[in-house]
Amino acid sequence: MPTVKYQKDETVMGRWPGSSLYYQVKVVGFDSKSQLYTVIYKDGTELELKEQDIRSAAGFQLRSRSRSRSRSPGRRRSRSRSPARTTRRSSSRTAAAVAAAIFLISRKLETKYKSQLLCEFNYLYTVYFPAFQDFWSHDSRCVIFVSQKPEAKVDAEPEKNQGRYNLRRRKDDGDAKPVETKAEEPEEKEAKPAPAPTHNNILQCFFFLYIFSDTYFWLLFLPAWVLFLLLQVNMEDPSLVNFPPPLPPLETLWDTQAFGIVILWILFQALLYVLPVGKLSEGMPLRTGERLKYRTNGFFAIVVSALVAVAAVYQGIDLTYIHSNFLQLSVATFLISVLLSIYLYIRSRYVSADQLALGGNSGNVVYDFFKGRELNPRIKNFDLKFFCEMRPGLIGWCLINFAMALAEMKQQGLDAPSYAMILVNVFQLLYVVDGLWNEEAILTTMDLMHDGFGFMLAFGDLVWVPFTYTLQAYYLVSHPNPLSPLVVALIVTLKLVGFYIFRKSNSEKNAFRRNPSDPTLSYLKTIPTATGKSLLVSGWWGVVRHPNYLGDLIMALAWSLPCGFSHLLPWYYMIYFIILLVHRDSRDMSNCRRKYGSAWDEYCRTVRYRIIPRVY
Ligand SMILES: NC(=O)C1=CN([C@@H]2O[C@H](COP(=O)(O)OP(=O)(O)OC[C@H]3O[C@@H](n4cnc5c(N)ncnc54)[C@H](OP(=O)(O)O)[C@@H]3O)[C@@H](O)[C@H]2O)C=CC1
Ligand SMILES: CC(C)CCC[C@@H](C)[C@H]1CC=C2C3=C(CC[C@@]21C)[C@@]1(C)CC[C@H](O)C(C)(C)[C@@H]1CC3
Repeated sequence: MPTVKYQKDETVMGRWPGSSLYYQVKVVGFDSKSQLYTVIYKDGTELELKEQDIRSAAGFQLRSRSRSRSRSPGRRRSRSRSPARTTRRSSSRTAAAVAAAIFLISRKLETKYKSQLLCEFNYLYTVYFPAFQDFWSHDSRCVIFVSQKPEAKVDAEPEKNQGRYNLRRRKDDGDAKPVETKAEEPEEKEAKPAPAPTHNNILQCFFFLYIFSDTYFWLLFLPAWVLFLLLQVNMEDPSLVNFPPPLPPLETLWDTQAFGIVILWILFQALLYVLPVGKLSEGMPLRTGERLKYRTNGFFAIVVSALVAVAAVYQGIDLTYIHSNFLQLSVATFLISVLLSIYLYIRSRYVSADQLALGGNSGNVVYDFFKGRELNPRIKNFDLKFFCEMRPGLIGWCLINFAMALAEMKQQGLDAPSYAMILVNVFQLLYVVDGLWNEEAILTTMDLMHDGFGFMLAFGDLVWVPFTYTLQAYYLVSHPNPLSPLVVALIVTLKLVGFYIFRKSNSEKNAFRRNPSDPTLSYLKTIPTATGKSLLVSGWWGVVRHPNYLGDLIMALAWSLPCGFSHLLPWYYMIYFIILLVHRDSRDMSNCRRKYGSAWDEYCRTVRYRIIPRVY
């Protein structure tokens, strides 16, 4: 390409569709007819951009440095007219912006804007964050991105973001059809003055800062919260107002035997995982086009674990040890999750860029440690993320529930567990066994496909799941709740309805993602997208945008009901789960909108509700 401005293989900054954000891209071609450059982003997305939407990478950084040195008002004025200037402001205004933001936020919170604030927060976190990370790794000063309206408003005005770019399918996406290209909008004039920072921009800046400082909060809060719950569940009358709950002496929290037991449990699960039993399943294609293989023998692992647990009971091993040493076991597991996260962080420093997840590579050590940098950390074929998510914690959850049933019998002098305990045990066992039976389906979930493996997931998988998801069973040990057969029947029906929705919708999406031309799915309507993948728009995924969450929530309700209404604690899972799923839904919405652009907007217009039909 001798006569064009940007050369093939040159690294430049390319504007992201529908925003004023620039990312590093590589030029892969130029079409002299359409005068469009084909560029490829770091995540493998290919786009066609106009020359105006490309900047030279060197110029981009140079301008940023020279701007920060200058104090002359005249120069400041002229710089504000430069097109690159429209993307960010220097750090000199940050303090004022933050002060203003704090003021505005406190004012906003008292007014009708609460939901807008939440939208913006979520939007920033999921959509702008990668851009901020890019900037963060080049320049440690704080910036304000002067941007277009938050995407939260795209729902109402989707056309605004359409048509400016000619989105093309990725090379590795088979022979799916490219999407339609819409008529081009007139381009912004280069000399147009940069817009002044708006209300939203200032809020955005504040939230960038907030999110970073937030990580420290979450790092401390999550373990403290688990401790709080475990101390509560031991109390006769658990309540949020028992704050702070009586703390046991610090030295009693550490128990070497408990630590040894947790290590043995993890090694036992690791052994079952590496045994050459069961299927080798392929994961979804990575950015490089590669597909990793996973040993999906989870069902085998839980069956063997159950046999070992029953054999242990018959051998006279007292599993109620788990109940009486719950705190010590959780502290030991927490320590292991921290050690694992440190290991994960260190090893992630040595892997290549294409092995990193998109969201955990900010350059901020604490944030990256928390969120996780590496997408699929592996020791040879041993996939650490997959293993931790599907084995020690998940199977441990069932083992703990079983131990709680034994503890209930012991404590209350029963010959058999109570109905409530049986329901909780059977329901949750069914959930876990189903997850392990359909283990392959986990390969199409967000955690496996997009999230890095860091403290959040390591702690979530190893500590959060086994030690907080078992609270209902733990609660029932010392808080009996007799149930009539009619109530049992109603709760069982509810669970089955939830399970049906959950399983059917997850299987439908999994089958479709694995083989879009599966003849058994040919009756489903789909929307093609620019990436070559299509979106289901009928069947379960045509009812709401996350039917699987709906089923999961109904099941969560059925898990809490057996514990009655005397305390809030057994309802904790239900409350946490609503928050988790609503947050995951918004995170997924933003990711999908970024991935699929106008096709996603069309999907959202067709399928209007997110989780609960006609409600939310
Ligand atoms: N018990 C627990 O603690 C938790 C349980 N869960 C459960 O785990 C399961 C997985 O959840 P999660 O990973 O959050 O989300 P999903 O399994 O719903 O995965 C979301 C992805 O599905 C794809 N997708 C979305 N809409 C469509 C559509 N219309 N057609 C085709 N594909 C679509 C998109 O990925 P792409 O297009 O890239 O394929 C999207 O990113 C759920 O059942 C959830 O309830 C989740 C979290 C915690
Ligand atoms: C510590 C944080 C506040 C929250 C951490 C979240 C994690 C505990 C969850 C994220 C996604 C999960 C899934 C399951 C367990 C909980 C975590 C790890 C899952 C394995 C449970 C069993 C299901 O059948 C499933 C669909 C396989 C689930 C997948 C997602």
